[in-house]
Amino acid sequence: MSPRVVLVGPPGAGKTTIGRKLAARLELRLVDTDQLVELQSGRTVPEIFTTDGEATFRALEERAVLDALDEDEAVVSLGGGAVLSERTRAALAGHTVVFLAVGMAEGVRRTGMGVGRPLLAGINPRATFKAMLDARLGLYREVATIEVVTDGRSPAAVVDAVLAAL
Ligand SMILES: Nc1ncnc2c1ncn2[C@@H]1O[C@H](COP(=O)(O)OP(=O)(O)OP(=O)(O)O)[C@@H](O)[C@H]1O
Ligand SMILES: O=C(O)C1=C[C@@H](O)[C@@H](O)[C@H](O)C1
Ligand SMILES: [Mg+2]
Repeated sequence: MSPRVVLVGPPGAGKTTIGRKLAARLELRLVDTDQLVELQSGRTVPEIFTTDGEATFRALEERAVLDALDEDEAVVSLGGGAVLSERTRAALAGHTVVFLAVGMAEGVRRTGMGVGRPLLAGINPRATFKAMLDARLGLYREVATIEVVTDGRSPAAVVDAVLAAL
């Protein structure tokens, strides 16, 4: 057995927001790997980035993703950069994976000034977001079995689109 659906996508795509609503509609639990990392390490994601750096966070995230993919009958939302790990991409094979896509303008708007998102907290979140999309778009598409565009759609409409695609 495995999670009913796994959500991937960049920061601001709505993995947590849509994951919560989708889980409620399907009467399943939501397992969010950012929250799992925080639970397992006893620290917040920004604290881990600040104290130990990104490599340490990615190692903790790999562990949390593998644990989340072991969960039955759950909706799983992955951290925005989880797909950077080749091990994680391999582990996603065979799962139902939804790529929640968001364009640069809307993604930057939704993530604001990057509060709570250490990688977007620099002086030019727009350029950072673009570099992130450039580096990751191919990886999201590589692991996804379904792609749902979220620009210009309310969270409720995105949930409906995901359910229709499932
Ligand atoms: N379809 C949508 N329309 C408008 N706003 C949205 C939509 N989806 C999410 N948002 C808003 O965008 C912000 C970011 O959403 P959320 O935290 O769910 O993204 P995320 O993909 O989990 O990001 P991260 O990778 O940083 O965890 C939130 O304020 C949320 O309310
Ligand atoms: O896009 C990313 O690399 C990240 C997204 C968030 O979900 C967190 O996992 C963290 O802030 C890093
Ligand atoms: Mg999230």
